[in-house]
Amino acid sequence: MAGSGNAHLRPRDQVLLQVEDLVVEFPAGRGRTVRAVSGVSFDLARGETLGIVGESGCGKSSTARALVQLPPPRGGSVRLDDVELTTLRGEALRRTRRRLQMIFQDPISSLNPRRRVRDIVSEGTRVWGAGGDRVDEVLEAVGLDPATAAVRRPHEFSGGQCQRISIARALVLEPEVVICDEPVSALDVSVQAQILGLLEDLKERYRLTLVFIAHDLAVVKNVSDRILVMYLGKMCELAASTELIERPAHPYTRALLASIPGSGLDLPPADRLIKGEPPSPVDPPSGCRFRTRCPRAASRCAEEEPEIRPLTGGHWVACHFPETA
Ligand SMILES: Nc1ncnc2c1ncn2[C@@H]1O[C@H](COP(=O)(O)OP(=O)(O)OP(=O)(O)O)[C@@H](O)[C@H]1O
Repeated sequence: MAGSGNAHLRPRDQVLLQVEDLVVEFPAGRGRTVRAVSGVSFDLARGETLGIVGESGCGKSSTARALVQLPPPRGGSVRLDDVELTTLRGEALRRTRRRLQMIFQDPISSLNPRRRVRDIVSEGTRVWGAGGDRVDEVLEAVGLDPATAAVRRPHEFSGGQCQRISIARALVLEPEVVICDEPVSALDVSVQAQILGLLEDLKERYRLTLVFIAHDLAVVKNVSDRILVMYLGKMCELAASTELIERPAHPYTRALLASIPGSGLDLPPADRLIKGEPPSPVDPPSGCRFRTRCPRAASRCAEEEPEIRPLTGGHWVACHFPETA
C-alpha cells in the first residue's frame, strides 16, 4: 500500500500504473542541482486517462520520461502491474518498456526524415522481433492509407499527419500505457481536435491507458478522467476532471481555469492572473512554492509546505487555504 503521505493512491491491485514519490533531478551547473520533479505520486486504473497540466518548466516532461526510465528517476517508485521499473536494468527493462510508449510534442522532428513511413513505424518491431505484420493495421487505425503512406517520407506529410505516424509507431508495439507529452501543442487548432478525437478512438479500440500531458487545461479537461495539476515540480491538485473543473480548490488551478474563455469560473481580477514568471526550480521559494504568485498567500505559506490532503473523496489539494465552496 501507499505510504501515509500518498493516501490518494488506490490499492495496488486496482491500478495498472502506480507512481510514488517520484524525484527527478538534473545538474544545473556550478555544482547545483535542479529538482525538476519532487514527490509526485499518482496512479492509473486500466483504461483511465490521467491529464497532467501546468505551465512550462513545471516538470511534466521530466515526469513523463521518468515513467519510461529515460532516464530513471533519482528517487521514488514506478510500478506497472507488479513490476517495479526503477530497479529493472538491461533486457528486463527493455522488455517492460515496450508496454509503455511515448508520443512527443513535435511530430516532425521526432521522425527520421530519411526513412520511409513503413520503416519508421516498424522500427520498434524489428528490435522486438514481433509486430511487423501490424504496420498496415496501425497505419489504417490512425487514418492513413497504408498503400500510399508507407512508401513516403515524413516531409511529404503535414504536422497532423506526422503525429498520426508517431502514434502508429507507438501502437505497433501493442503498448498498454501511452504517454502523450503535449501531443497537439505544435498543431493548428483545427488539427488538434482531429488528433484528440483519434486518441479517444484508439484508446477504446486498443484498450489503452493514457497519460496526457499539456500546458493547456482547456485541452486536458476534455480528454481526461482525472487531472493532476503541477507547479514547479510538485503536485498542487488531483481530482476527477469534472470535479476539478467545477470545484477547483487550489489558487493555481483556479487561475489556470479562469484563463479559459467560457470556463464559467468568475474570479475577482486579482485571482484571475498568475503574476510574473515562475521562480527558478534551482532555488524554489520556502514553504509553498506557489506563494510568490498566489493571491491568497499568508505568512504560514512561507513557513510551512502544504501537504497534499483530501478535500472530498478523490479530490486532493496541497494548499493551506483552498477554496472549499
Ligand atoms: N536535461 C535537463 N538538464 C537540466 N535541466 C533540465 C533537463 N530537463 C529538464 N530540466 C529542467 O527541469 C525543469 C522541468 O522541466 P520539464 O521539461 O520537465 O518541464 P515541463 O513542464 O515539461 O516544461 P515544457 O512544457 O516547457 O516542456 C525545468 O526547470 C527544466 O529547465
